[in-house]
Formats: sequence, structure tokens, C-alpha cells
Amino acid sequence: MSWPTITSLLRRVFSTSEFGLPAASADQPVLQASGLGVSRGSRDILSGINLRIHAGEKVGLLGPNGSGKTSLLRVLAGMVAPDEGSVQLHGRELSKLPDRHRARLLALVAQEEATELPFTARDVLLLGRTAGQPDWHPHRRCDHAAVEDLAQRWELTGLLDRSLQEMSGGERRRVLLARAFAQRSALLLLDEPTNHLDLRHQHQLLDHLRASSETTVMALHDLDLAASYCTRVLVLHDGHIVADGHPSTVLTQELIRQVWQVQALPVHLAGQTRLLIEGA
Ligand SMILES: Nc1ncnc2c1ncn2[C@@H]1O[C@H](COP(=O)(O)OP(=O)(O)OP(=O)(O)O)[C@@H](O)[C@H]1O
Repeated sequence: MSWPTITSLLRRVFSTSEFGLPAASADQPVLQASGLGVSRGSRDILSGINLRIHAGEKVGLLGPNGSGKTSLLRVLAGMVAPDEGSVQLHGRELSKLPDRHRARLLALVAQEEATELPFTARDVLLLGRTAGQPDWHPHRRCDHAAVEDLAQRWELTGLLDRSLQEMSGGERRRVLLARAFAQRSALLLLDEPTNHLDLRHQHQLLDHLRASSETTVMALHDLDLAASYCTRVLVLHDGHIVADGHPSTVLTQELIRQVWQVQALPVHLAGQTRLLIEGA
């Protein structure tokens, strides 16, 4: 496969930016899903999903293994067409947006990304900067400068010229997350972004997201992190949304026992409800 073909494919996969972002009215959701359903064989893996995500929300997508978090993120990103229902991005039908346009509006960081290609961190961040641009779009001086800034912010400077194949899981994850920020997308869809990250990098990432203006939907397994950093949580169970709201009202002992079959102890700390998980 030629280099232009590979970069073209990667730009579509690593979809996004501020270019062409429609002016949203105050009450128009950034992202809206209506009646979403996804089936595989005879199984419904998502069913009756309705949601409206507004600008700036930090939404935690929670649920046990197999509850449908990745499937929902993939549908919301336009990577998979739903069998039922539709998704609207800034009021426009997602399925009708050209790939390149979609790539300017949202960034998806998948749970596992293929890293067989010998890309360096610098290549990946530069691809993020030019996502949604024509394939012949040259990298400008400002793109290179932005990559250096991102590398500094995400502590990747020493890794910039190393191949992703030669990195640890956490280092690679940080490069892929930094790529999403390189895209300057107004909507971030992150599948288990804290996966592989050590504690400091987990909090650094979530602190940054909390302070940023980007609308964020992220699948998380750690309920306490969700309670600390999300403005809203959606709980999926067997492909259905079973709860939606502020973490302090949604993440009750009763709901956690029903959905995850573990005991949780809510602790009130500095005006926040935190969760100690006591075990099954
Ligand atoms: N391509 C597929 N074919 C058949 N079943 C699938 C396919 N993809 C996902 N599933 C099933 O759909 C259900 C939801 O999977 P999904 O990956 O969305 O769950 P998840 O909540 O992200 O899980 P995890 O927390 O383990 O990452 C699971 O039961 C899974 O086995």
C-alpha cells in the first residue's frame, strides 16, 4: 500500500477540528441519538438508545463488560451504522456527512488501535493536525510547532521519534490521546481513555478534560473516577441505558449493586460524592 493511501486511510480512521464547525444554538445538542438499535445475529447489543449531549458536557459511559459501551461509541462516531435509529451531529444526519467533514467534527480514540504500521509519535500527531484536510495538504510550520507543544504537555518529547511499535501500552495510549487533542475537535469520543495509564497520567488526562471546552463522551470502568470527573453519567446494562444524570444522583448503592453486583460505599468528600468499592 502506498504512503498517500495509508495516510488517507489513517486520516479517516483517526477522524476531526474546528474547521467547518456549525454554529450551534444554545439548546441544540452537539450529538443526538434517537431510537438506536444494533443487532449481531439474533442478539440485540444496543436497543432503544435515546440521548442528547450538549456542548461542554463531560459524559461518562459506564456499564459492565459487554454492556454495549464500545458499540455505542462506534455508532456515535459513525464507524458503524445502526440497524435502527439515527445519530445527528450538530443537527445533521451523521450518516450523510462525508468522511472528511466528520473527521473535522469529532475524534474517536478506540479501546485498541492497530499499531502494526511503523509510525512514530510525531507522524501520528501530525496526522491528527491534518485530519479532515485534503490528502496532499502539506504540514505547515505551525503543525510542527503544535506537535512539539503537545508533546511537552503530554510528556511525550522523548518519544516523538520512536515508533509506536516500540512503546509501552501506556506510552502508546498517551500518544493516541494526544493525537485526539491535536485534531482540535469539538467532540471527543474516548473508549476507556485511562486504560494502561498510571495513576498520575489518569488524573492528568481527566483534569485536562474537565478544564477543557471539548464535549466529551468517554467509556470508563472506574466508577470513582467517573464520580470525580464527569458532569453526567450514562449507565448501560445489556444494551439499554438504565440511568442518566449527575453522578451523585445516579451512582447509588442500589444501582451499583444491581448493575455491577458489587457493594459500594459512597463517601462525601470536599463537596463531592466519591465511591469506595467494597467487593462483590
Ligand atoms: N462484531 C460483533 N459480533 C457479535 N457480537 C458482538 C460484536 N461486537 C460486539 N459484540 C457483542 O456485543 C456486546 C457489547 O459489546 P461491547 O464491546 O460494546 O461492550 P462493552 O460494554 O464495550 O464491553 P467491555 O467493557 O468489555 O469493553 C458484547 O456482548 C459483545 O460480545
